[in-house]
Amino acid sequence: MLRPGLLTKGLNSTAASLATGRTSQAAQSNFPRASQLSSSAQNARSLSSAANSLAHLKSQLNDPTLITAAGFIDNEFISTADSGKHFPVYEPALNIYQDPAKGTEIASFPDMGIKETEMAIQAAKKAFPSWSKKTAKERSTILRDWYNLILENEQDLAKIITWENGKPLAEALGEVRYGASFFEWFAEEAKRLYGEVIPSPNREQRMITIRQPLGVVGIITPWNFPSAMITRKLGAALAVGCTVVAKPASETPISAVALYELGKRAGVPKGVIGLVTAHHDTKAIGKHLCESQDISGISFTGSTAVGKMLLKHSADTVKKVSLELGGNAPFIVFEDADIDKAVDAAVTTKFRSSGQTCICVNRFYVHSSIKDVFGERLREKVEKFRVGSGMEDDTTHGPLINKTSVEKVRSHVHDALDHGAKLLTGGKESENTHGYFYPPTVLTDMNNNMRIANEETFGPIAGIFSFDTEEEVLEYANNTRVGLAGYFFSKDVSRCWRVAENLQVGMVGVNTGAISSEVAPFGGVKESGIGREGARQGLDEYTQYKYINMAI
Ligand SMILES: NC(=O)c1ccc[n+]([C@@H]2O[C@H](COP(=O)([O-])OP(=O)(O)OC[C@H]3O[C@@H](n4cnc5c(N)ncnc54)[C@H](O)[C@@H]3O)[C@@H](O)[C@H]2O)c1
Ligand SMILES: O=CCCC(=O)O
Repeated sequence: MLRPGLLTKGLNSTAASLATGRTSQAAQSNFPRASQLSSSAQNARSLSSAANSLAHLKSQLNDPTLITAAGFIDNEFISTADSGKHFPVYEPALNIYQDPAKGTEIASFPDMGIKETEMAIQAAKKAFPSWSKKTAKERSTILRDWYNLILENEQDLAKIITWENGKPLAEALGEVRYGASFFEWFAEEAKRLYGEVIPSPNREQRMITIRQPLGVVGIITPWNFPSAMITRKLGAALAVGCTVVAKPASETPISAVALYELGKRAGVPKGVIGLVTAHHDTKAIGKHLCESQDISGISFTGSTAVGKMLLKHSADTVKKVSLELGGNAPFIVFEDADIDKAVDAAVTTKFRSSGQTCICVNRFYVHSSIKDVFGERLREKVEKFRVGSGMEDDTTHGPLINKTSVEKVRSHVHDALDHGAKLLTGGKESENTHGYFYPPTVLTDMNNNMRIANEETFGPIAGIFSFDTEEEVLEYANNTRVGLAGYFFSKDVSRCWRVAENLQVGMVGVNTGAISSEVAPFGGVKESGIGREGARQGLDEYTQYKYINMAI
C-alpha cells in the first residue's frame, strides 16, 4: 500500500522548472507542432521509468499526496492486485504513436479482478445500513466538504486529467469544476428527496410513498471525462444513501484515485466508496457487478455495445440499470439561422475534447443556400486551432485517447473522401508524430452512404451534409438507432418548437451548442441509453419508491 505523505512539497521546485521548460518549447505551426513538442517533452519524460513515473507526476503537483497508484477498498488504498499484475497508463500526447509498445508510461496501476471486486462489494454492503440511515443532511455535509476539497485542489486535478486524457489544461479545469458541480448539486438535492401523500379514494386508509436507496450500486465510467463522469454518478448515489463500487476506465484511473483521496479526507465512511482499477479483467468485472445479488443497481457510461452487454448481464437479477451511451448528434443550420452564431457553436460543440464527447456533433446538416458560406467560416476557425500537448499554454486542442481512436477517425475520413466528400481543411497527418494526434478536419459534400452518416466518429471531424426542406432534414437527423443530443439554429419560433419536439434525442440545443449542466437532465433515447443523470431526475436512478398504505 502506498501511503500519502511519502513525498515532500520540496519537490515542487523541480516540478516548476520542468513545467517551465516544457512550456518554453512552444512551436509555431499548427498540426506538426504536436510532434515537436512531444519529442522535447518525451526526452524529459524518458528519464522516468515505469516504476518511478508516478513519482514524476507527483513532483508536478502542489499536493503530491493526492495520487497513489492504487485501487480503494474498505477505506484503504491497495496498490497490489491478486493477479500480481499492473497495467500501464500512458500520456496520449506523448506516446509514440507508431509503436505504442514503446510508449511512455506515466503510471502503473494494480490490475484487479473478481477477488478485489468482491471485496469492494462486501465492504460496500457492510457500509450500506449505516450510510443509508444517516440523515440527508449528514450525507449532504460530507458531499459538500468533498466539493470544497475538489475546488481547493482544482489545479492539480486538472493537470491529472490532462496527463492521462490529453485534453488542454483549461478544458480539464472546466471538467474539474463541472464534475464538482454534481457534488454541490446533489448535496443540496439530498435534502429534497420527497415522497408524496396520495389523496385516498376511501375514508379508511391513508396512502403515501417514500423513496429509498437501492443499496450497493456498481458504476463503470469512460476515459473521456475521467473526473466528471464519476462525480455525476457518485454524487447522486451517495446523496440518496447508496454505497458504491466503481471501476474507472483503465486509460484514466489517476483522476479517479485523486477524487477518492479527497473523498476520504472529506470523511466518507469506511466501505461506502470502493474503486477497482483493472484492465485485463474489465469484461469479467462488468459481468460480476451485473450478476451479483449484492449489487442492486448498475450505472454505466460508455459505448452502446458494452452498455447492451451489461443490460443483458443484469437481466437475471432484475437490476435497475442506468445507461449513458453513444450518440450521433445532428447539428442543423436552417436558412434563416444566424450563421456566425451557428459557426461559433459548431466549433465548440464539435471540437470540445477533440471531438471525444458523447454529445459532440457527428453530422452537420446545413441548408443548401448557406452550405458554402458555413463551410468556409468553419474552415477559417478550425485553421486557427493550436493542436498539441494539453500542457502547453496555447494549445486549443489535444490528442485523441489512443491508437484505435486515431485509426477510426482516419478510416472515417478516407471513407468519406472515397465516397465523394470534399476536404476543406485538415485530413493530412504528419509522419512520425508522437502522440495520438489527428488534425482537425472539415469535410463537405457529405452523403448518407458514408460511415459518418451512421456511426459516431468520436474525433475532430466536421462533415457537412446539405438539405432543402425541414421534413427532409428531420428524416435524415432521426435516421439513426441512437438519440443522445441534437442541435439546430433558426430564428423562426414556430420552427424552433416543431423541430425541438420532433428530433428523436434526449437533449436539444436550440441556437446553442452548450447544453451540459448539473441542473439539467442528461441522457438519451433509443440506443443512447436509459435514465438521466444530474438534475432532480438524477436521483431517480438510485432510488425506488415504497408505497405505504395505512389503515386508520
Ligand atoms: N451518454 C453519455 O453520457 C456518454 C458519456 C461519455 C461517453 N459516452 C460514450 O462512450 C463511448 C466512448 O467511451 P469508451 O470507449 O471508453 O467506451 P467503452 O464502452 O469501451 O468503455 C467504457 C467503460 O466500460 C469499460 N468496459 C469496456 N468493455 C467492457 C466490458 N466488456 N464489460 C464491462 N466494462 C467494459 C471500460 O473499461 C470503461 O471503464 C462513446 O460511444 C461515447 O459516446 C457516453
Ligand atoms: O461525454 C459525455 C459527457 C459530456 C457532458 O457531460 O457534457
